[in-house]
Amino acid sequence: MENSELPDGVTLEQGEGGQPVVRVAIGSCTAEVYLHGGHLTGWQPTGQEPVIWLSGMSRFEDGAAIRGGVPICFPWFGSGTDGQHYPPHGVARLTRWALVEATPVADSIRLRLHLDGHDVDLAGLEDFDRDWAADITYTVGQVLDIDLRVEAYGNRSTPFTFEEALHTYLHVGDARRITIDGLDGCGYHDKVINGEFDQRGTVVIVGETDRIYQHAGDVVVKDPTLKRTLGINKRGSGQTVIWNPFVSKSAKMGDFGNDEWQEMLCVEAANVGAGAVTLSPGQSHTIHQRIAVDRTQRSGVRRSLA
Ligand SMILES: O=P(O)(O)OC[C@H]1O[C@@H](O)[C@H](O)[C@@H](O)[C@@H]1O
Repeated sequence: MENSELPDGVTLEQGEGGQPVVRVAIGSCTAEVYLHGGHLTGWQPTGQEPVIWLSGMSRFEDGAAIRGGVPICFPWFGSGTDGQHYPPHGVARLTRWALVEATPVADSIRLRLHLDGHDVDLAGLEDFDRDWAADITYTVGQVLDIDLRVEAYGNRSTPFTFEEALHTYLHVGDARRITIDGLDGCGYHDKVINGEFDQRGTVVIVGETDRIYQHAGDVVVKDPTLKRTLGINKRGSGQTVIWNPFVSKSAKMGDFGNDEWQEMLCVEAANVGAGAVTLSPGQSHTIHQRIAVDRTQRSGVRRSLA
C-alpha cells in the first residue's frame, strides 16, 4: 500500500536500518509494525508506559530477526519438531510481509499483512513446504489484538502441518518483582533443565526461565513496579511459552543488552511440538492473542478480559 491509501494517523515510513515501517499515532495509542517479519515492534496505549518491549540492541536488517516486539514464529518453532529445522523459529520473522489493509475500527486501527509461502526468498535455505498463505492482523488501540491466520493451499495433495508462536515481548518494570498467574496446575517442559514438571501456584522469575506450558487459557502479569496488570488472553493456542533469559543467557546474545532481561518477559501463544497444527487442503487456522492493561491491579485471572 502507498501512503496516499492509508487512513489518518497511519504512515508508511523508513524506520531503523532503512526498513519500511508502518507507524500509527491515533487518540487511543501509538504503535509500529515493520514489514520485515510482519513484526509489531511497539504498542503504547495513551496514558500508559509502553507495553511491548524492544531491545535497544536489536538489528534491523535483512536476514536477521528483530529482537523484541512480537516475532512471528512460523512454520516451525525453535528447530522444529525434528530438531533439524533452520533458521530458528522459522522463516516468517525473516521475510518481508506485504501491507494489504489499514482500516479504522472504532477507536483502533486494524493493520493486516500478508505472506505467501512461495514468496519466501532467503539465501541458503533448504526447501520446505511452501503451499500456504499467512495473514497477520494487528488491531491497535486501548487494547492490542493479534491474529495469525494460516491457510493451506486448496490444491495441495497432502495436509499441512506447522508450528507457530506469537512470541510477544512484554515490557515490565522489574522481571524479578512480577508475578505470573493463570498457569497453576499446568504441565510444562522446562527447556533450561530439560525436564517435565507441573506448575504449582504463581510463576516468578528467579533465574533463566524457558518453559512450554500445556495451557490454552489466560495469563495475568502483575507488575508492582509499573503499578499495572497485563491481561493476556488467547484463542486457538494449546501452549503458553514463558521466557526470560536472565543474566548469563542475555550475556551470550549479541542483540540483547546485558541488563535488558530485567525489563522484559515473553508470554507466547503457541502451538508447538505435539501441539502442532495440521490443516487439510483449503483449511485455515487462526491463533489469537489479546493484551490489555489494567492500571488498578484489581484483576485476577478471568476467563476473558475481552
Ligand atoms: O533467540 P531467539 O531465536 O529469538 O529465541 C529466543 C527464545 O525464544 C523462546 O520462545 C524459546 O523458548 C527460547 O528457547 C529461545 O531462546
